[in-house]
Amino acid sequence: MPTKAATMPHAIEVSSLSKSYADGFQALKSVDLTIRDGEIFALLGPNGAGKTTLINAICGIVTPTAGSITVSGYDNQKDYRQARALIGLVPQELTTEAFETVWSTVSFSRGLFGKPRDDGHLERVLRDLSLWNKRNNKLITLSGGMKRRVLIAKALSHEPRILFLDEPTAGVDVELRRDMWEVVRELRDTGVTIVLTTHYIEEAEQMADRVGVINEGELILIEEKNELMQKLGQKQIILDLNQPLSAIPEHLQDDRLTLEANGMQLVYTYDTHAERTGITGLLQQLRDAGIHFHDIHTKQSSLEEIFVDLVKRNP
Ligand SMILES: Nc1ncnc2c1ncn2[C@@H]1O[C@H](COP(=O)(O)OP(=O)(O)OP(=O)(O)O)[C@@H](O)[C@H]1O
Repeated sequence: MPTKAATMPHAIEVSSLSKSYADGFQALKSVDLTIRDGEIFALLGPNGAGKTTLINAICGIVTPTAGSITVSGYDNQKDYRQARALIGLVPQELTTEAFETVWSTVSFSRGLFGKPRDDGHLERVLRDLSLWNKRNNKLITLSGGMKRRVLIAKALSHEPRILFLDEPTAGVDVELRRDMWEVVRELRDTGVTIVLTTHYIEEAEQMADRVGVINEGELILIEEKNELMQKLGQKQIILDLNQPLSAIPEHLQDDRLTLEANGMQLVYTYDTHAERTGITGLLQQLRDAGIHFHDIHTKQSSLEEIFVDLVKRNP
């Protein structure tokens, strides 16, 4: 009997998950994580943080030392087959069967999950990934980017409800990255839950509904992307001056104010959530000091800055 909960279960429920490898290295330290149905979740972390270990544990490739994992309510050890059938995994490594054709490798993958033949589904997948006209090519004749698309096609061959992409765009060019993002968004629109790991903060920023940051085996933060950016983000006001300044006038000196672009820009950094941003006062003081500007723009700190800051604070 599946251990399915009576209420609608979450796509993934990870609880108190730890993993120590045979050499004693502890790659995951009591990780708790819920992935909601239908979301795009980005797992960010530096090299060796434990991203792949976590994904592989969920997919049943790595055996946890402690803790539990359910996939749509199915325990990924007790109900392994049901849990695994719901998952598609696009691995980090480019391992493909060099002399197989695109079509046969993808249809073989579907067969592995005991799914009946469905050429229509495979055709749709290959067309969506712009691989249809390469379907009879041997994998060895494909470019690296195309091979990566084949890995995605394989992972989608058995119509999974949850797709894991481990560093999907590592080493691919900008165009292919955009295409992949597009494919991922389209999948999400069909209700597929997506979990991706990435070093590219830009990827998380563009794609994710929620972001988790993992560092040295610990999940140090899980947050809605927008809230994360708001909560931790600082904003800057950039004033383009009419006349360059050689220095900030004495009475205007403030840690938050810097002179940049060879004296042509004044940059004021403030916390969006501070009770008083000090903007009104600053503009008044500039006017009083006879400093005029011809343009004003704002800049919000990126997820990258937030991430670097977080990892630094949790060494
Ligand atoms: N089979 C193994 N035996 C021992 N240690 C391992 C094994 N596999 C991974 N590790 C270690 O566990 C830690 C986490 O590795 P993991 O591959 O999960 O990191 P990652 O966050 O995916 O890194 P990257 O971004 O570099 O892919 C690393 O220190 C790694 O060396």
